[in-house]
Amino acid sequence: MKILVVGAGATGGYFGALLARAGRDVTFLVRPGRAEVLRARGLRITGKGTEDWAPLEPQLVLAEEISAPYDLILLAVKATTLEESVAALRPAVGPSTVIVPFLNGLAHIDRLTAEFGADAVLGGTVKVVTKLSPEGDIVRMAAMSQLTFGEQKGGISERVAAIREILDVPGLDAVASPDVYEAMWSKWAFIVTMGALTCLGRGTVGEVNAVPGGPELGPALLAEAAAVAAAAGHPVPEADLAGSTAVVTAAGSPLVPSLYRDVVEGRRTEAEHLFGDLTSRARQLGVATPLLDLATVQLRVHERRVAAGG
Ligand SMILES: NC(=O)C1=CN([C@@H]2O[C@H](COP(=O)(O)OP(=O)(O)OC[C@H]3O[C@@H](n4cnc5c(N)ncnc54)[C@H](OP(=O)(O)O)[C@@H]3O)[C@@H](O)[C@H]2O)C=CC1
Ligand SMILES: CC(C)(CO)C(=O)C(=O)O
Repeated sequence: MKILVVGAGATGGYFGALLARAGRDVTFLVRPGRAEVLRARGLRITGKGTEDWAPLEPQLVLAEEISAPYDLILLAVKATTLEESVAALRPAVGPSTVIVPFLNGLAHIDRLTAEFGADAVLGGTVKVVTKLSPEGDIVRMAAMSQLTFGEQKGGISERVAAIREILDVPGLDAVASPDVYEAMWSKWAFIVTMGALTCLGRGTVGEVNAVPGGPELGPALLAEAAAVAAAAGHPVPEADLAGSTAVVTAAGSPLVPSLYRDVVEGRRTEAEHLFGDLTSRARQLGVATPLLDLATVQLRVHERRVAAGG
């Protein structure tokens, strides 16, 4: 099975490396700047549990070099470059290509479906904590390493079972889900909670929870997000709510989401994709989300400043 990983950043580089290390036929679709770094340094994964990993010489392709479709496309870009990525991967999508997106949120599923058809697009979500170092290496900061995917219409199809076999490599917990929308909504509720908690609190989860009123904020945010998910017909399972609550209330936790890192480092964020979309769905569904609305405004101010070059 020919696999194309679109984006060799924090998530694509990490999961792509796991697959390449296991001998899978993996090519990374990259832009010229990233190609240069990867050719010079190799694909290096550092951090938790990767101490003995040698740098890989990844197979790379630029958009204009794609000459034939791939069987499986793992889409690992941020929502901020979704449109450009859709255009770039068009020649890589054939009649039986399957796309598994890693993005948090949901709007990309509709966009990809509109472009490539419902049959080509699975739902997907990843649990991993990775970031890019200033040199362009991938730093793994926590032990989790899970990719959940499944048919948009639900159930476990033959092709989903076959993809799970291919993704079943050391270090990768590949989960074929019969209800991938539940998994995506659950992750979305978690990530907006994490994003709002750390961006409004201007600190790590542990820093927010160390001040009076801090420990109440995470559960209050999660309750808003979970209410939207439930109103949309995809209630977050109790076990996930308990797990997310434990993460967002953890004392001393150094965890921050990639959204927070983007804000602090002055980059564009996935604000509209994650917060704008969720709060707009909340309005349509008649769910009040005052805390998430506040975070949305704060992030929009950041976006406006970044767009203005400040
Ligand atoms: N990091 C994490 O721990 C987690 C992230 N996520 C989610 O996963 C998604 C991806 O995030 P993440 O991997 O962190 O993002 P990164 O910014 O680290 O990586 C994205 C990569 O995509 C590349 N890219 C962008 N557009 C294109 C294009 N048109 N063609 C080829 N390559 C392209 C960028 O390359 P270039 O160098 O050219 O800009 C960059 O290397 C996001 O939605 C995020 O919310 C989910 C769970 C955990
Ligand atoms: C919080 C985290 C790392 C959990 O997977 C995440 O999803 C992100 O940073 O986007």
